[in-house]
Formats: sequence, structure tokens, C-alpha cells
Amino acid sequence: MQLSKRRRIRIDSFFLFFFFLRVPIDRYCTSDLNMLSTLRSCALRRPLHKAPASILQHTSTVAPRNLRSKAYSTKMQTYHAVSTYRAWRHSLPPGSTVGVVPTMGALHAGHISLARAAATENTHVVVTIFLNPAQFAPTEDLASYPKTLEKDLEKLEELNASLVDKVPGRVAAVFVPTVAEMYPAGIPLVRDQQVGTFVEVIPLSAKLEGGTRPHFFRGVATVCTKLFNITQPNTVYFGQKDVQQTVIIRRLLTDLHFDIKLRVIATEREEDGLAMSSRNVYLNGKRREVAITIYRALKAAEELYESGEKRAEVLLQRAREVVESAGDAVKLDYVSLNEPQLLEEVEVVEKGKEVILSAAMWVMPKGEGEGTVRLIDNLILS
Ligand SMILES: Nc1ncnc2c1ncn2[C@@H]1O[C@H](COP(=O)(O)OP(=O)(O)OP(=O)(O)O)[C@@H](O)[C@H]1O
Ligand SMILES: CC(C)(CO)[C@@H](O)C(=O)[O-]
Ligand code: BAL
Repeated sequence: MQLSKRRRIRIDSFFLFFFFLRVPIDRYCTSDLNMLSTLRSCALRRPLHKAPASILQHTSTVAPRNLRSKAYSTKMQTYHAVSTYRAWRHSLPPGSTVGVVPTMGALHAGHISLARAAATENTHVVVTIFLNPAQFAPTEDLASYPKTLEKDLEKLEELNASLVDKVPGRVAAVFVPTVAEMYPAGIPLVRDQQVGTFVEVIPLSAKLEGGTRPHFFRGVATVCTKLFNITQPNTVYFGQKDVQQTVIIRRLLTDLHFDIKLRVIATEREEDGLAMSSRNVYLNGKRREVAITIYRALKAAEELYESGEKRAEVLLQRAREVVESAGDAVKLDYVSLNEPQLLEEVEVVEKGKEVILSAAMWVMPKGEGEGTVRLIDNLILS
């Protein structure tokens, strides 16, 4: 049957109306994605002819620009269960990119710089906060590790508020799972008692930090594998402060065929150069003063390198001397020069090749009830 001309025009304008309605929504999807995530926005991206009426109603409620910034400040979601996180992750519109920042909490400016980098490069940032028992030996500080969840969430909200409009992403979700969720079979700290699935990156995990903390990278690789499976990132963000961890994660991503990019973000430091670290809260007064020794030692070796010395043993000796000069307030675990792929020790720094100069040092107890505090740091010589 032929439609009358007037009726055809009315039908065409009806479709045109919805076509134009969709344009701002699509633009919205690329710039203000966090807001959309709370609206289960994948539905909005469905071809309009398939969209149910209620979804179309939604579109008109998100449209006013002046409401968007308000919505931002209320939408960062915290998920404790894998299932609810997954529901959120599946709800993201096509074209979303997710940058994941794994942490153990007690957030400081170093963590925030990772999240900021992720916000610059993704539409959605997910920060995970999980104090992972599997990377602690029974003798280590799992029980006393700082726990500041409320403040952590505030800091992430502050970051969101500080991000300018042209930064595409916001911290949209914080994943804070329970130990039972992450380790359904339980996770005793004694390795021989552990049951379940574990991931090891051999032989990288036995080097440097692994020499003193043989359990450590098995715990890290295992929990990161779980977190990557759950959070489904496009890119993961790790700090250079834990440089061996970044080498191990790169290897893990390659070997397990994760379709995930790795970004390594520069170390944030205190004014005097001390690398920021959650464990720095253990350091007060005199202990905080001597903590800077690790950075001074690395800098002294770097200076010597820059003056032309390329022999590893001479450079490392320089660093050792600086630590020794601080007396028995500190104790060096190792200082080492390694190439960045397999962490093989380097004897002479070759022209044009980057090497990792890294160290671990304990700050010794001073008063009653104080424990030793282990610090790590590194510089890249290039
Ligand atoms: N100063 C820093 N600058 C940049 N990234 C950092 C810094 N400190 C930690 N990170 C990164 O943040 C991520 C989470 O680290 P984590 O939660 O263990 O904090 P941490 O400060 O390293 O704690 P810890 O004191 O236990 O070593 C890691 O990728 C780590 O490398
Ligand atoms: C990567 C990590 C969050 C795994 O627990 C931890 O090792 C850390 O914070 O560096
Ligand atoms: N960022 C390192 C975590 C740990 O020492 O357990």
C-alpha cells in the first residue's frame, strides 16, 4: 500500500529525530564513559531500532550537560565480589578501554600517578585493592601492613575530581575482593600447606628480590593472573619502583597469552628522593632520615657511571660504600646491575644498552616494638 506523502514525511522525521538523538549519545560515550557505565550504557549503543522504549527514556535523562559533572562525583563503584564486578565489566559499551591498576591499598602519590596515567589512556580505570597473603612469608608483615580503605577511596575520588575534561577516563570501579573470593581453597602462609592453582615465572622469580623472598613472586604472579582474568584489562599499570615485578609481569603476559598491554610508570619520590612506598609509614624520625641511604647509594653509583665508569663491580662497590657509611642503622641486602629481559647480571655496561641498577636495604629497629623495614629502589642506567 502506498503511504501518503505527508505520512511519509512524518515517519522520516520520527526516525531522523532518533538518529540525531543518538549522535550526542555516541559522543558522550567516548568522553563521559563513567557516567554511562552506571546507566548500563551498552544498551544505549544498541542500534536504535532494537532499543526498548525504557532505554530511549534513559537517553533523554542523561543528555543535559550540566548534570554530567555531578553524576561523575557519585559514580565510582566499589565491588567486593567477582560476580558483581563482572556484571559491571560486561555492561561497558563497545569501544570502552579498561586500564587496571593493581595495588595492595594504603594508597599514596605513586599509586595515584598510575591511576592518572590509566585515566589518560583509557575510558575506564579500575583500581584493585587486595592485600595478597600469598606474597607474604609467615615471618613478614602481613598482619601489620597498613590498611586504609576509606582514605584510599577518598584519594581516588579526589583524583577523579582533579582530572580535566580532556582526560578521557575516570576511576570507575574499585575492586576490593575478600581473601575467600580470591583463594577459594584458602591460603595458609606456609607454602607446603597451600593447595590450589599457582603461577610461577621461572627463573626470574628466584633472582634479586626472590633470593631473599622466595615465596614472593609466586604470590604476585598468582594473584595478578587471577586479577587479570577477573578485571579483563586492555592495559595494566605497574610502577617502576618494583622493577623486577614489571619484568615478571611482562613475561607472564607473554607466556600465558594475555591480550593485555603493560605500562610501566616512573617512580614517585618524596622531596629528598626516597621512593614512595606504603611501608614508609613504618618509618619515623631517625629511621626516616637513614631510609634515604638506599637512594643515595644508587645515585652515587649512577654518578660514577655517568662520569665514564662502566665496570659493574666498581659501580656496585660505590653503592655498597654509601650504605656502609650509614653504619648499623641500615643493612644492605643486595645491590645489582642486571639487563632488563632475563635479569642476567651485567659485568660491564655496554654502550647503547639499558641496565637496571637495583637495591634492597633494611632499616633496622631503633626502639621497642619496631620491626625491620625492607626498602627497594632502582635506577635505569642508559
Ligand atoms: N613510588 C611509587 N611510584 C610509582 N609507582 C609505585 C610507587 N610505589 C608503588 N608503586 C606501584 O604501585 C603498585 C602497587 O604497589 P603496592 O600496593 O605494593 O605499593 P607499595 O608502595 O609498593 O607498597 P610496599 O610498601 O608494600 O612495597 C605497584 O605497581 C607498585 O610498583
Ligand atoms: C602487584 C601487587 C598488587 C600484587 O599483589 C603487589 O605486588 C604490588 O602492589 O606491587
Ligand atoms: N610492592 C611490593 C609488595 C610487597 O612487597 O609485598
